[in-house]
Amino acid sequence: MTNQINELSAEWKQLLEQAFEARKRAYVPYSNFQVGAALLDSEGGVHLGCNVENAAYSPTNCAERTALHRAIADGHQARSFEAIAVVGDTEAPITPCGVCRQVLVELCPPDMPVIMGNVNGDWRVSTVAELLPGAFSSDSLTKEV
Ligand SMILES: O=c1ccn([C@H]2C[C@H](O)[C@@H](CO)O2)c(=O)[nH]1
Ligand SMILES: [Zn+2]
Repeated sequence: MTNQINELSAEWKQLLEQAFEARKRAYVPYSNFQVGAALLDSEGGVHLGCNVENAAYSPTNCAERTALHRAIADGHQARSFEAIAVVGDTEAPITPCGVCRQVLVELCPPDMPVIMGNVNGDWRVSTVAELLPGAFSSDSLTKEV
C-alpha cells in the first residue's frame, strides 16, 4: 500500500524532500537511474547520499550506503541514527537493495524507520528489521564457548 506525501509528518516530509534534492547529484552514466537518500542523525543533522556508479559496475555505491558511510566518516556513532528517506523514479516507492539492507542492519537501530518514496510523491514506511528478516548481524558472531 502506498500513500501520498501530504499525509507524512513534517519531519519525514522534509527528509523525503532532502532525499529528492540529493538525488540530483547522482553520478549514473550507466543506468541513468538517479537515487537520493537523506539520513537523520540523533542531533537533528541530515546526511545526504546519492548513487555513484562505475564503469566496472560492481564498485557502484547506492544512495543509502553513500549517506550511511558518509555519516560514519563524519563521526556519528553506529546505531545512533533516527530515520532514512530514499527516493527514486520507480512506479511504487523505491525499496533498498539487499546490500543496503545489510548495511542498514549493521549501522542503524532495528526499529529505525526507512521512508521509501518516488518522484510522484508516493511513499511507504518500513523498519530496518522488517526489511531484512533473519539478518546475519553482529549478534550472529557472538557464541558462548
Ligand atoms: O535503493 C536503491 C536501488 C538502486 N540504487 C542504484 C544502484 C544503481 O546505481 C542504480 C540502478 O540499480 O540505482 C540505489 O542507489 N538505491
Ligand atoms: Zn543498495
